[in-house]
Amino acid sequence: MADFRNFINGQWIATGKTFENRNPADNSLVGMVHEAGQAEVDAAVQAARAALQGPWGSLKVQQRVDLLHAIVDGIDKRFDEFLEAEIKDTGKPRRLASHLDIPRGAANFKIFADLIRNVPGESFGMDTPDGGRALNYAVRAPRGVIGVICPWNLPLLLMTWKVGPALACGNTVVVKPSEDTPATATLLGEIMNDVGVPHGVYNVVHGFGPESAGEYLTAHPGVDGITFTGETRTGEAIMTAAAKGLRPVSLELGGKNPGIVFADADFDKAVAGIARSTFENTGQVCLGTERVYVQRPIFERFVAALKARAESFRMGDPFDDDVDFGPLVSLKHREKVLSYYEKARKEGATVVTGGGVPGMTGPLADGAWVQPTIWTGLPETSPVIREEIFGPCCHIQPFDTEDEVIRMANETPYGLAATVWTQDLSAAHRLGAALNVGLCWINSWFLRDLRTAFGGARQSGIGREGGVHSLEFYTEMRNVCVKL
Ligand SMILES: O=C(O)C(=O)/C=C/C=C/O
Repeated sequence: MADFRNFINGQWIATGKTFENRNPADNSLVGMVHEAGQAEVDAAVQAARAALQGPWGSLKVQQRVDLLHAIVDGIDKRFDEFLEAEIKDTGKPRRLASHLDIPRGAANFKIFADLIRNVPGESFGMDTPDGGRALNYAVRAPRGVIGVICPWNLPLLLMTWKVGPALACGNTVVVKPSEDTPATATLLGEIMNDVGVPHGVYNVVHGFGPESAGEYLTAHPGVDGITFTGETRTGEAIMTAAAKGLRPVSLELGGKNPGIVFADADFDKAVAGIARSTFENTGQVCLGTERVYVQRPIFERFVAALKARAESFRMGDPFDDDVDFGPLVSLKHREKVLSYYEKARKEGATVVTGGGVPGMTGPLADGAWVQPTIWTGLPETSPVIREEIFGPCCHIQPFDTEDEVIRMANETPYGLAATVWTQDLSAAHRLGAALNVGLCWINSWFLRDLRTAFGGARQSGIGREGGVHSLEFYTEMRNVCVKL
């Protein structure tokens, strides 16, 4: 039975209040999680503040780089433990977690270790009114104590996507993992101690949002900036809390991402690409597709091909390498997804495939399983097409012209990601310019160069992270002007 404690100032802190952590594949009890209260969150923030003023705050860049590389090595050495922890927490198939979640969990430290070693500074020489010269140069200082609130869909990946740059830039962090997925953030605390990251640099407090660790952390006056990935409504609440004391936020929020397939697309690649962007991680990827638009000449053929893909997935024990489709993260999330399956049925959608719960046997019968689902026939105004479901489902809508599909794709308050399939180079670039999103993939999806700007437009987020863009949130920039 696992015992997920808070990690504060390098110590494991139990509290008298615990909650269950269950494996979504079979609803078995994995362990108990110690909920952090106001006192534990305050202790974590104080520890993070003290670490800034301790040895961590005076480390040379190369020493920080060396520690980040040691963290990478630490994760790699305990790869199997991170893998097992992530699979038990999320139910995602081993074949996915072993190629995506854990490798990226380590890579997110490496990319920013490389960045702070090589990033150029900024300086400007100027003529001055007295006929002399002055030199301006920029100095980047750590922002301070960063509150990190991370989601349950890619727990290690999305947590280290924030902790990596935060530490690289000399900050300290207090991490609040999702209550559904406490394991890998907790395990990372062991790595931090093992490699010698000073106590208080990395802290983990477990709990929920309102009236729990999440709220206490975002409201804490000792937190200098808050980074969050999750639902837009929660992002609004965090931004409201951050306004007090004028703390900056970095938000990667919800989406209702379009997948657009033109008649001239490479058909098989488009089917494979949309199948991946719709169903990978059981549809629980913020960048995933839930609205598919297919040009009319290939509409029927595409629907049939995607149906065949959806019906080819192999569900089962996520630890089985043959399995390529896992459960949702929890029974609670399954209720949300099934409520949209019901909405679609009530609205008279054509259910091309799925629409319910698969007949799992043995212990898996108690897991949070749903069928991969495809609909057609709904109006664009349907909640199924307007609201984020965050499950393995999509609606396919035919379109005729480029202007029509751009209008439909942009008709959403969100603006996170899009995937476009066409072999017309000019059309591809026109779509890249016309789609109001932060991330547009052409003939691909979720290809990630960690140096690029990553983030959402409109209600999908604020700010960009990745490469030099992460410096904007994780450092304060100061201009020094020296009269020569
Ligand atoms: O690939 C990334 O860096 C990233 O942030 C992925 C986000 C996926 C959200 O569900």
